[in-house]
Amino acid sequence: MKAPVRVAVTGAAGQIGYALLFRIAAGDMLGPDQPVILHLLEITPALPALQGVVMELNDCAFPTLAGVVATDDVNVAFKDVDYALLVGARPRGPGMERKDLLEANGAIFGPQGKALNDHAKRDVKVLVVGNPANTNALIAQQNAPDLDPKCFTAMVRLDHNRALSQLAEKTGKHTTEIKKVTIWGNHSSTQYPDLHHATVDGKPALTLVDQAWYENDFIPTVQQRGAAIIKARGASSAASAASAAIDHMRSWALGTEEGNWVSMGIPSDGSYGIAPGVIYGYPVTCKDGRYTIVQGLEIGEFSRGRMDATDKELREERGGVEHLFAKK
Ligand SMILES: NC(=O)C1=CN([C@@H]2O[C@H](COP(=O)(O)OP(=O)(O)OC[C@H]3O[C@@H](n4cnc5c(N)ncnc54)[C@H](O)[C@@H]3O)[C@@H](O)[C@H]2O)C=CC1
Ligand SMILES: O=C([O-])CC(=O)C(=O)O
Repeated sequence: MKAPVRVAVTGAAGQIGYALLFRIAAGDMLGPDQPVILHLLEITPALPALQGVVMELNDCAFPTLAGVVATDDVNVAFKDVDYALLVGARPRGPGMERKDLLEANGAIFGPQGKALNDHAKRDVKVLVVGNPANTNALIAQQNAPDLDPKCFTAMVRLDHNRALSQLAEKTGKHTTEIKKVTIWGNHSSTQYPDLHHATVDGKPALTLVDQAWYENDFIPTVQQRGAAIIKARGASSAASAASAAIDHMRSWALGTEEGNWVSMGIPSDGSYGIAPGVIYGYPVTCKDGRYTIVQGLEIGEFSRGRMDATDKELREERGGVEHLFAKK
């Protein structure tokens, strides 16, 4: 067994929290040889419910759970953490877009960014799940001037997994036979799920499906999947969101497989003509705890327009929250 690492999870008594904590504690995120100390943050009224979750975590007697800190103090929650999963935020209801949450949720991420800045490990890996995830990640990053901006990422892995699942179903193959799918841009209905570089069982995906299905069925289904879950369940996705969060962190920490990539919302460095600074979904490979944007992909006209549209939405969201950034 390695020495334990500290993993913070905010919104720990919420529905994603309940699907997430037990899997992290069981070693699904960082491996069966990596003990974790969970740091759980909740708002004060949710502390009794959180205590119940802690009791259940202890009752699992997980070999990889080395301790639990449960608190409503953000400075305690982020003290010396190696990983931080920022889940705590209000979910949307029927008829809302995720950016409608910016007002309610944006205010959470400035103070959390500052607390990470003041207390977390200098190479902390931060994943923002709370919506609108990309712009909330930007707010947190902009309140953490002493941390590397690349520490802050947002989750588009759920969209990536949804794309794998749709394409697998259509082609009659397993998701493990699908490689090089990309989610470009925002975790919103403007995201662009791109199959131009994807392969299914070694064959180019777009030679196996027709263009009309790709354009009129696949893309809108992936873009609208969150809303479809809300309609069906009466609550937003939770177990699949938790699973995607685990996938995102595991890829980042332990690396991506040879010959494949994953999608992560990361600070744009201007690659592929995207506005520098916005937290944009890119195809990345990961090694030694670092992510690298896949370069040199050919971008046709079809993709260009969609990549620019989701970039524009992110720039507009950024324009609306700049007052929440720390003064330089
Ligand atoms: N990026 C993605 O792919 C996805 C993002 N989400 C988002 O994740 C967020 C959480 O979703 P659920 O767990 O379903 O919501 P939930 O309402 O069940 O749980 C949220 C929890 O966060 C807590 N919380 C609120 N403010 C907090 C703060 N300042 N500090 C710590 N905890 C705080 C609440 O008390 C609550 O227990 C929502 O914003 C939702 O839209 C959900 C699915 C996918
Ligand atoms: O759609 C929502 O509000 C929750 C979410 O982000 C998703 O399921 O992708």
